[in-house]
Amino acid sequence: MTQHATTATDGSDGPDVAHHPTATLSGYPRQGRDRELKRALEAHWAGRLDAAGLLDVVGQVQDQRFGAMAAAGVTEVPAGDFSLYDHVLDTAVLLGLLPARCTAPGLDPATPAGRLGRYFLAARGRDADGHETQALEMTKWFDTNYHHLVPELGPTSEPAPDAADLLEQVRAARRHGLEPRPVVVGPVTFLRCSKAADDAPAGWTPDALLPRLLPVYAELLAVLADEGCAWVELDESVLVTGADDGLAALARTAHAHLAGLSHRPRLLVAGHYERLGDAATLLLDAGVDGLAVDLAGASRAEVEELAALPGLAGRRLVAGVVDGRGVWRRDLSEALDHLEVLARSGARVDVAPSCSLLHVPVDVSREDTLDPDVRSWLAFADQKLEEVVVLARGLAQGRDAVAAELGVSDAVRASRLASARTRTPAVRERGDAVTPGDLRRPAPADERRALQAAALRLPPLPTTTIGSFPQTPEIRRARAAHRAGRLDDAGYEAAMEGEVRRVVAEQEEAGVDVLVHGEPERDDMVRYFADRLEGFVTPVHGWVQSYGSRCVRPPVVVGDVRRPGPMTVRWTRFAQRLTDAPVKGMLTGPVTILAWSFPRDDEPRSLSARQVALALRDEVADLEAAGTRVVQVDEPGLRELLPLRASGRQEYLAWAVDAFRLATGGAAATTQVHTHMCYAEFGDVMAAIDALDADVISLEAARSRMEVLDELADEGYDRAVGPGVWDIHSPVVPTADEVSDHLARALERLPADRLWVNPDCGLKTRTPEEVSAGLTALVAGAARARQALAGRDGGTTPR
Ligand code: MET
Ligand SMILES: [Zn+2]
Repeated sequence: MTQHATTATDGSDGPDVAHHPTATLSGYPRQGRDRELKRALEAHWAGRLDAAGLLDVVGQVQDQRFGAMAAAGVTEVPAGDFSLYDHVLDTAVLLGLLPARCTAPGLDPATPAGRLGRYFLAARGRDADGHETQALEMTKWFDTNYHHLVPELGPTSEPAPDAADLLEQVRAARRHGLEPRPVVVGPVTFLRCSKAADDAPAGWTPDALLPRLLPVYAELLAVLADEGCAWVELDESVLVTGADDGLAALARTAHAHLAGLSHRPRLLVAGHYERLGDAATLLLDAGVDGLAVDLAGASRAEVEELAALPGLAGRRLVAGVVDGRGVWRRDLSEALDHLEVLARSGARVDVAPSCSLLHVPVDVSREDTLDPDVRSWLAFADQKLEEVVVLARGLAQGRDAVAAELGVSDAVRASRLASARTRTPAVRERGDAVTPGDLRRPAPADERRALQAAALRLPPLPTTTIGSFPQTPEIRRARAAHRAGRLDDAGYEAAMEGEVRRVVAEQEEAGVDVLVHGEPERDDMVRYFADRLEGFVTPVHGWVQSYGSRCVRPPVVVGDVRRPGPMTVRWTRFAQRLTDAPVKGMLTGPVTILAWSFPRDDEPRSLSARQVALALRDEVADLEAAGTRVVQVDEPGLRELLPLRASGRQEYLAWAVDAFRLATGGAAATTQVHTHMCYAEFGDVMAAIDALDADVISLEAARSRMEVLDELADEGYDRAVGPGVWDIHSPVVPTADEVSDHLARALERLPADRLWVNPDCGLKTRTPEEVSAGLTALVAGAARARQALAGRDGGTTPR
């Protein structure tokens, strides 16, 4: 055991050692300032960069990351937060819990290439050498827009420690003269982020693996102690969900066990994305040495409540007073206020962002195309580090020591409050004037159905698609040339029109009933609208990791939202003029626009949702005026903003449903309103889906084999549904038989006059060849099912 390691018993150095507050963090963005890691990963996967080349880039990105932390003045830094793909997958490696199918093909974990090979097999289903297997499933990381891989566990899983990658990060931090604090997903969160492997017995849950997992964590803690780590951070964010009693019992067992070990670093247990609530007491009682808590958006009362927690005195409290996943500058005076309250509890308070900075872009100072006022209000990862450093100094040395920084922070706050960009009186007045009547369509659903049937004259089991067609290289090239000024507006529009023409002709030829224009003009279904609405900005370098090497650039809601003019009408009208079949107007819904943007922090999201909804309501009216008879308002993000704690859910669903209904409620009874959802398990939000009162809903269903229809029926949903019959996440195109099989299964659950035929989601990720084959199968499968129906009716209903 080295001299750093401790055998902590009471979690303090004793009352005689004065605590000096410092700044720290749980995680920093991983992709590099210019997404160097993304590029290197993709080159590696494509066979253009070998393992050594990839690890070189990792070294450079680590230099950047640790360099930025050091430059900000942070000395105790996370190690283990960096990841080549995902930190939950890293934890599975650390615990020796990769599925056998990823370790089997003779990949030698003692060589870098072998280690990378099995890692990417698990992450993506293929490595750089062409081995293939089924990748791990992916799902949302809490209520963030980051997605983690889902480890597969079973009663025969045999965890074993493998700390090589973690130790490499620890040593890299040391090489930069920094004090590493390993950050590892804790045992309870790891189990709850995993699923039972397919071959596990029915009813077996990963919780059952805890007894076998704890000795492995114990070994890892001993290794880290031997490595000289004074502290280790266990991320137990699952505890903020306040879920079931089983969770509390699991956490008590796990942390009492780990705290009771004699050879280990001190234990800091973190709960991010929400308050820890009762779990804080549970952890303190279990004997952990410190807590890292998320205090983003906390009121002074909440902070006082935390400070009053029995057992806090003498322990370490890493106070997440700077919002780690929002993009706004912190009001430093208020944060310091909160820190002072916490310090009076006798806890050894340090200052940090509320969660890993993985969820925010790197550096706002690069955003030289942003309005300087707006830029001065924003803080990305590097600015957040500066903030926590200032706050730690203020807490250690008193307010006078940071008077200048507090002054700047006050000025920023005042500028934002006073700015015309944040409040638009006309928008406020319109929002205030919304009445319950505005949320209701002009006629009830059954009347609308009859009117729409008469107006649209569609065959039974109508076919349609979800909106996007492949974003071909030609489309991307035209967009890039336009952006770079090499192609003028007219040239760009002509290119997009050509694409719309092609897509409409393809659908007509295939025999699709309700057409789309294909969305070639949108590279992103949210940013397209954000770019056309006042109140949003999109930082040029604002990339954040969504999963693996995939990054997104979310817009920021800066102020009140207003639509200066039509956003989509031109394209829908153009497409409609090419055909007699109805063309759907395609809009992204208010909830999804907000779910995939950085929200403002000076107003509740519900206010922005209402403003976006009013803008979309006007767009719907303009589409109708241009002759559109079918409008689709996509809400794939509806499930995503669902609060982690059950207590907040009802309020959320109420405003979310209202926003959708406000966006669509003005549509004429004859206008058919569709909505679309995908990605998620919808079980928790079925009632809300029903309450949207859309005429038709298309849902991802191909993989779940139509189970979603049962859930809808249980909710009493009685309008039309298009359960996806084509899994567009797979390159495998269904046959007409498979489509008609899906439809037969759907018809067991749904009357024929309520069933639509469509893919699971948009076609933008598929190739043109797959799309053309898929459309043909879709239409042929629908025709077959129609024939079967006609036969059935012929048998029972004499004509
Ligand atoms: C993630 S849902 C996507 C819906 C959109 N209309 C599309 O087809 O791409
Ligand atoms: Zn979708």
